[in-house]
Amino acid sequence: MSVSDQAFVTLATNDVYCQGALVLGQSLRNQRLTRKLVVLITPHVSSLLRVVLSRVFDEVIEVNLIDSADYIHLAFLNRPELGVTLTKLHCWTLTRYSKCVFLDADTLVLSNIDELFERGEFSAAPDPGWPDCFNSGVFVFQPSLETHGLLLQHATDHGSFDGADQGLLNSFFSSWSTADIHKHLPFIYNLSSNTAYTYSPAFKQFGSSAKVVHFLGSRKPWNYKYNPQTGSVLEEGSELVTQHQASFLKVWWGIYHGSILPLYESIRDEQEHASPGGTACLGGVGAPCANSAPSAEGPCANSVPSARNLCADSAVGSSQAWPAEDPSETNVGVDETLPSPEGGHSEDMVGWPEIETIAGVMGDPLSHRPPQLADSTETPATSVDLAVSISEISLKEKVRELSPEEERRKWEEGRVDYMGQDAFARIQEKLDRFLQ
Ligand SMILES: O=c1ccn([C@@H]2O[C@H](COP(=O)(O)OP(=O)(O)O[C@H]3O[C@H](CO)[C@@H](O)[C@H](O)[C@H]3O)[C@@H](O)[C@H]2O)c(=O)[nH]1
Ligand SMILES: [Mn+2]
Repeated sequence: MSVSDQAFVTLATNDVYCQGALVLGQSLRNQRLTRKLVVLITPHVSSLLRVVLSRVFDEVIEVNLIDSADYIHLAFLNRPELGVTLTKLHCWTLTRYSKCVFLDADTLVLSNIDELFERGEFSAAPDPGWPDCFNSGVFVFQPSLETHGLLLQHATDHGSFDGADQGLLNSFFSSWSTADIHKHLPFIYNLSSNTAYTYSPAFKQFGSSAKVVHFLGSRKPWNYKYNPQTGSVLEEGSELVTQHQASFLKVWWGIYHGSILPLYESIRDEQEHASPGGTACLGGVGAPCANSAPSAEGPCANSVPSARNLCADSAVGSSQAWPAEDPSETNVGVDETLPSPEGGHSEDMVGWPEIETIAGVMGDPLSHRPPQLADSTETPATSVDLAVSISEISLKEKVRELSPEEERRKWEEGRVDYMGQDAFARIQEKLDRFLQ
């Protein structure tokens, strides 16, 4: 029985987290999906990833922080690290759904979790680090513009005690730990992969009933490498990966290899088919659509306003379940005919097109909004370098450097990276160099 007014929702603000969202979405599809699948993205997500996401998710919805109301700006202007936090709060605007379950992009669903929809707002599981707080990686909520407004107001008035969404949500839903035990989700709905070992006997007793695994912390599944031949996850350095963690990482990579990589392949094939002259928007090496989007005559230009038509009827609109595949049957990366990258990979590596962002070019893929071409080239792009060989798959994050021209414009528009390159220490460094 499918319920069309309820949804699973996740968030990805860049192409790297999109990889997690894709595996999460596919893991939900693999478990008799009966609800809609929604992913919130921001303008930084590239057009290629929007296409890939639309193969797994029913809705790919762009939310734009810059378009937010002014009072949000005022409160957060000096807190760039809270950008992602704000974005998660946008899930309350999905009012076409009566109830939703939010899942972080670094979670993985191991069995059907439809029963979560029997819970009310706000239900979540305890945080392993401080069990009187909930972890905000999995929660049941009820979309409401009123609640959305109250949350933003709360953020404006009180900030967040951890500088992110979890602190904010815990202080907003502050009665969670005492008011209603039904709102305490069992830990098996948000099992942190890396803390399970701290209470091994409990993991031994209950671990096999885990329904959602959460790879919380700084090391995410996409930071590991995977050997598709042996199905093993490769550790780097001396970092200790527990046995439980390794088994969850294997499941993640099994889905990535078995179901997500073939999506890239089929999209590339469709693109090559659609434009045999070698000007394929997504299939070629380099930034997909990057050169053509700003020009009205470019091969992709007509299709930009709607991702459902992106690049010559590439069947982007299909929202059917991607069939679950047996990872062992899919042999990605041995296709020697794939285009080589413009350098960089070692010889036995088969290069994949770099996945790069063209921020602001696409509107909400479903809303047919006109493209926002104005700032299409200005925002720094996070791209993913996907290297596939016979024995190793890896994902690497890359941040495209801005040209000095772009830097200056960004600074003049007040878009300052206080934490990164515009940090005082770096400015001081530049001044010192100049004055020498
Ligand atoms: O650059 C980013 C960072 C985060 N996210 C999204 O935000 C979620 C939370 O970030 P994550 O890196 O998963 O944080 P955790 O390591 O899980 O850390 C904890 O702390 C976060 C901040 O309070 C909470 O959001 C998490 O739920 C909580 O588990 C991700 O899963 C994504 O959905 C992005 O899209 N882009
Ligand atoms: Mn998380």
